[in-house]
Amino acid sequence: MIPLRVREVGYAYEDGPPVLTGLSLAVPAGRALALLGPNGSGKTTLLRLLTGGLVPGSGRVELHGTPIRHDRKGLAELRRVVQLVVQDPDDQLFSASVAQDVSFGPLNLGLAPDEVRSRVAEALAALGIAELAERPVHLLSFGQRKRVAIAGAVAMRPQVLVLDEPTAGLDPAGQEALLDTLAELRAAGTTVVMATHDVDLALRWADDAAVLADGRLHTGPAAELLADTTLLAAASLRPTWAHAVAAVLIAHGVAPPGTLPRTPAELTALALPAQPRTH
Ligand SMILES: Nc1ncnc2c1ncn2[C@@H]1O[C@H](COP(=O)(O)OP(=O)(O)OP(=O)(O)O)[C@@H](O)[C@H]1O
Repeated sequence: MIPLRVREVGYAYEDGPPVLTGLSLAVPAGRALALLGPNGSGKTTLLRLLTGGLVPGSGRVELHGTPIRHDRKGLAELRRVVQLVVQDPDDQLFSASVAQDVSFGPLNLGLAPDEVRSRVAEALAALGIAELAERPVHLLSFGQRKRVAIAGAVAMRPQVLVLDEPTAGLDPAGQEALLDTLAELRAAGTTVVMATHDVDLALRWADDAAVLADGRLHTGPAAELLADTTLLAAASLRPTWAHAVAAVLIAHGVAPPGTLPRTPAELTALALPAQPRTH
């Protein structure tokens, strides 16, 4: 099933040149999709089109096979299914306290107060910020505000969670906690789309990748697409260190050709193949 799909979408901001032209992308259910591309290539624009914040100039965006409507009712329906976490948390947070902010969406769904409370507690715990519940949002650090913004989307229990550079500004522990949270959401069936500049992260995390380069969207399995050094260069992205090391191991006959490690553990297994037991 394809919950979200863009078909031949084109977009230009007012008085500006076309940002996206004739792009198509399917977001299959339950998958993790990483969207990569250079600054200004249109990642945020594409995510805003996918989530109803922008109306395509041409083409269409479909939710469960039906073109999305950009009127109030259509967007309310879309928001029940699809949640966007924007790049800058300050564009998303506006309540006085953390708990108030995270409860805003579930309250808008008309859920009972007990249900709202349990969703908020669950989302805050998932993001590792339960202790911040009563803190004023404006006194939090950037990384903390970023986690609050993500918790707000998680509390909506969307089928599709769309994140615009969610790890930017998070410390390494925060990034790991976020990846753990996303893994739990995916295990529960949530589809996750993430824009990122971090090829290592995308390779480790994503099933599928979409790379904006030279005005085109290249799509495919993350492990294959992100091993394409020509494409990465066209998208101003650095090849992953794991692939660089794998290339050396392959060149020296240590690893078989075509080996694409995705994690440090997989790379270690290539470099140090299991030795036969001697006793
Ligand atoms: N509100 C806007 N009005 C006019 N032009 C805009 C607006 N938002 C973005 N643009 C332009 O559209 C193009 C694509 O921007 P977008 O933010 O989608 O790129 P991006 O790939 O997300 O970039 P980054 O990696 O820097 O976040 C850029 O040239 C940008 O200047």
